[in-house]
Amino acid sequence: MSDTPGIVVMGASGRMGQMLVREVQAHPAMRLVGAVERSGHDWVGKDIGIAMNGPAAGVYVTDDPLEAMAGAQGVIDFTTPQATIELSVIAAQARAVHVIGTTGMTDEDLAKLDAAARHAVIVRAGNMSLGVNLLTQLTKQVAAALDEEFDIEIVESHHRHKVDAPSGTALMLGEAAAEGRGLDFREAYVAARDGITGARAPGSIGFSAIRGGDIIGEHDVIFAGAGERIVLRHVASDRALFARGALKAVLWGQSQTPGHYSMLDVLGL
Ligand SMILES: NC(=O)c1ccc[n+]([C@@H]2O[C@H](COP(=O)([O-])OP(=O)(O)OC[C@H]3O[C@@H](n4cnc5c(N)ncnc54)[C@H](O)[C@@H]3O)[C@@H](O)[C@H]2O)c1
Ligand SMILES: O=C(O)C1=N[C@H](C(=O)O)CCC1
Repeated sequence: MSDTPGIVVMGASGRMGQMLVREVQAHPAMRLVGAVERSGHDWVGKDIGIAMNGPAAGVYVTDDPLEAMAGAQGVIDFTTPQATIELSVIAAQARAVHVIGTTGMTDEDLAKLDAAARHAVIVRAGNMSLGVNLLTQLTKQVAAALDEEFDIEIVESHHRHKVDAPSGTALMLGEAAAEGRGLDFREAYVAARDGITGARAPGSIGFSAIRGGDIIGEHDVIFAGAGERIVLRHVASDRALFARGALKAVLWGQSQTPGHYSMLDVLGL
């Protein structure tokens, strides 16, 4: 048996799934051992390489995550909240590192992940890129340095297929801003203004979402004061960015004790 960890890609036909399959296959320190899709998907039963219009990979897409996880040391999962919660139980039973990029999780979902993380390593982040994780730290610092005269607004833009809003990244940035300013994030959160909203509530953090075309992911954190404005911006121009962060996380997780970690832990930020 090889020393390199065997990795399963969940949601293998998706925008992120295909990117992850390519990156895992190209990585010298891991092996692709499984590819999972939802039941009824027409890739189930096919060789993942052929399904992606490339050479055969010798890995057949399955709709059974339990079968795919046999002999795997890690699973990378960018799918849906429901699929991620179901997989977390299986990954914990297999003691495999579960790297989660899925966004749109509820508090109830997160509590279930906490339960799974008592038995296995989970690394979860709404954005796996180095740039965004660094931006969360900068956002916290700027929010702490400026007083309430500077209103905080977060504007995010994504492709037309995205199903959740605000984005996971926007929420990470908002939480960092709230922490920096000593605010309760839930109380500060304001989304989707429409109609006669009244004047802006002091101490609030506003979120706006744009959806269109093939935008991969853009985020502005705006600190708007009187006569001046600071804008912290991240622009993603390649999804490989997120996949590479996930690969880093699954390797990092191999040497950790069970727990629910973030990319800040992986990157040491
Ligand atoms: N954290 C990050 O850095 C980051 C980056 C990009 C996307 N995302 C998130 O990743 C998720 C997926 O994004 P996407 O653009 O790849 O979406 P997508 O719709 O292209 O892919 C999701 C895939 O999951 C599959 N799937 C659904 N249920 C499944 C199940 N039960 N078992 C196996 N597969 C299942 C779907 O069939 C689909 O192929 C979203 O939540 C998105 O916000 C996170
Ligand atoms: O394409 C998506 O969907 C993305 N989702 C993440 C988010 O919700 O922030 C990261 C950026 C791309």
